[in-house]
Amino acid sequence: MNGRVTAANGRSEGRPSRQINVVLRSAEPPLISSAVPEREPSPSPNPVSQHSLFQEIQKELDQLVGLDQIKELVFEIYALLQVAQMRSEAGLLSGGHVFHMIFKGNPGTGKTTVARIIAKLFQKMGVLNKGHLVEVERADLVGEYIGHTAQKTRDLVKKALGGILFIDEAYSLARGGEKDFGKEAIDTLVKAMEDHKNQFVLILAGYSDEIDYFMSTNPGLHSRFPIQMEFPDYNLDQLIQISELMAKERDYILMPQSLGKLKEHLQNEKEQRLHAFSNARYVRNLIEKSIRNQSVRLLNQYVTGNPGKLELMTLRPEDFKLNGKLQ
Ligand SMILES: Nc1ncnc2c1ncn2[C@@H]1O[C@H](COP(=O)(O)OP(=O)(O)OP(=O)(O)O)[C@@H](O)[C@H]1O
Repeated sequence: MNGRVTAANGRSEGRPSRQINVVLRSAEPPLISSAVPEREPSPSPNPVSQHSLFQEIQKELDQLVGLDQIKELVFEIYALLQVAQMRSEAGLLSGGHVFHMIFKGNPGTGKTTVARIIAKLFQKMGVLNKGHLVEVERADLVGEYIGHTAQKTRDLVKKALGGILFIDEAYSLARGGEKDFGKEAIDTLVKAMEDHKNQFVLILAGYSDEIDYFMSTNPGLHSRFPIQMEFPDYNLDQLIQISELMAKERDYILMPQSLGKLKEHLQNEKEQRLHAFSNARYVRNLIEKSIRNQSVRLLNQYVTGNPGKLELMTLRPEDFKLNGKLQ
């Protein structure tokens, strides 16, 4: 992966929004940053920009099926930042919050997607000045000789300054024990969290039990990650909703018979793969495969002339014939 840097997700359609009844204020001043004295008054508020800011974040959250607790937690962070600003304006202490997080969940449950939304929230609220996401895994951090790991890790932290460093399968850093270079990466990260306080947010992500094991083997780490989010597996109905959403985003529709076929297929895969079932990512791959199948079917079917608009949009049950394994 080598430290992929991605911008926040900017999809535009969504289901109805939850009503937020708080006073909305300016996005400009950094709220919780070591660079700003905690009692310094903020510039005058600009309710309009702040209002549209949260609407934008909320729109992105609303596009995600399920994840109710995660959505509540994101709102909690937003509320904290808003009130911190009001407190700062009232001359009260408002800083000192730690935002490093643990994301627990199986593959494809929305961890990276939510991390991007949070990065955007932090950027808009002035906590992080760039709001980008640097997504890494063990191989990006761990080197091949003494000192190499520390250098690689420091470089990635540097790249993440002003944004979020997202470490997928974080527990793999502890897999080789004391002698493994993974330990060097952990120590370097802990040091970076002190050296660059408030300049980046670290998110450790992975399977729930493995993250728990990882934290238990590093007792000093626990208190450094006060925010924990659990990403549950999607149930069958949610996977179907996600399928419809993904098809719609691509200008396709699913016939009722296609939905039936999809449901049956997803149920089997979920039962067979258990923890290895990659939830919404599996659905995305499935929809994309069916779109390829539909293209082949249409080309074979319409040797002369073109299919009509509805035909071009429709994914039929036969398009869900899957030869070969999807991930
Ligand atoms: N609740 C959801 N509603 C709609 N789409 C979703 C939802 N959750 C995830 N997706 C989509 O599924 C795909 C995979 O999601 P994402 O990469 O965020 O999962 P992840 O938990 O980070 O996976 P991994 O741990 O394997 O990296 C993305 O295309 C994302 O947009």
